[in-house]
Amino acid sequence: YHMRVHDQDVADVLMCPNPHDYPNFDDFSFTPRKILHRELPCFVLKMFEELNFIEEFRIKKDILTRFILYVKKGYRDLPYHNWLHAFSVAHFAYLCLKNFQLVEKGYISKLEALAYLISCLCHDIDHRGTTNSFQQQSDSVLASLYSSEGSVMERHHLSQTICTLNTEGCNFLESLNRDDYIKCLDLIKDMILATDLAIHYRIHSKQSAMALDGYNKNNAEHRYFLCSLLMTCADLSDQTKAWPESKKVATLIYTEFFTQGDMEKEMGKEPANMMDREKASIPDHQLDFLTQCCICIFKILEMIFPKAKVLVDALKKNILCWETSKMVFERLGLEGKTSYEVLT
Ligand SMILES: Cc1nc2ccc(C(=O)NCC(C)C)cc2n2c(-c3cc(OC(C)(C)C)ccc3Cl)nnc12
Ligand SMILES: [Mg+2]
Ligand SMILES: [Zn+2]
Repeated sequence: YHMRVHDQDVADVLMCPNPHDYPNFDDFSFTPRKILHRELPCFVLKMFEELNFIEEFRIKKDILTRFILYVKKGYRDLPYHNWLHAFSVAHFAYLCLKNFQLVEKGYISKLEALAYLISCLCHDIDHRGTTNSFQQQSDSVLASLYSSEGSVMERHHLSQTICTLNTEGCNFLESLNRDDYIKCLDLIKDMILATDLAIHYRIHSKQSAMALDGYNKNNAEHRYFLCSLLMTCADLSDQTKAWPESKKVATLIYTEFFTQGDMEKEMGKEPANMMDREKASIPDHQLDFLTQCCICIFKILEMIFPKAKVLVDALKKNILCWETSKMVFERLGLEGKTSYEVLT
């Protein structure tokens, strides 16, 4: 496995000349997609330092840096499921750890916090811009590997994460004691698999019940539900940012969906409406997704962490914007434009 990351690349990140200063880096309103791309690796390092993980787990910065650079290389150049998505998801995890004081207030352990940040960074490694069902349909190698257990893509992201950790000079977790190391990998597995929409639908009602009963940190199931909720919130965090941001991200997601639809047509399959650039109504589908899926997840978060109200409010604002843009779409649509043309 040739060293695709050179020692000089690691040194460049470690010496990262004082990275651009973003005064609201710790706020939920901050949009991580605005950070200078070449500075992203040193901001990942900064988050590990800010959260005191380097000290707490005696992490060697050069090994962590090489791991970060390999993870970055592990992401493909796709419209949405790329390194910038991974970074923005990890940044949201950082915001939750800081703003909700997840460890300080005893909601989760330090080890769970470390696993949370790592899982967010790695949760979509080597994504191909296609869904789990497309893996089955196209009879992909990943489907043959994982379809018997389900969560095909997520099992691949997990496998890539473990392989990266086992790459020469990348295992920054080797400084953990044996029990913590095994526990950390176990947590990373649960957290990355939790980003499968199917798993989310399966546990959603139990997460809701947990929030209504009141979170109990001594209940192992509650901790699993909270970590899963924190993963899905991070994965959807673009939708809690200002309208221009969340609208732009939706466009990127549909670019991937429509490319998959085109491939399905070439395979002689009928794509789902949402994947068909001729049939999809983006505002309608986005409204469904935000009102049926997103807002419910963030409302559960708010029940546990009242400070998450700002996130629910931002989501509600974006839903309103989709309602408004729907009327614009309808008017322009009458002039024969597809919803994609109107949106971009
Ligand atoms: C703005 C926005 N619109 C979306 C509209 C539809 C879908 C979708 O997958 N529909 C189902 C079909 C394809 C079988 C996902 C959307 N989506 C996600 C997202 C969330 C994911 O999973 C968790 C985090 C567990 C919810 C997993 C993957 C993705 Cl791309 N992130 N942002 C979005
Ligand atoms: Mg994913
Ligand atoms: Zn993701």
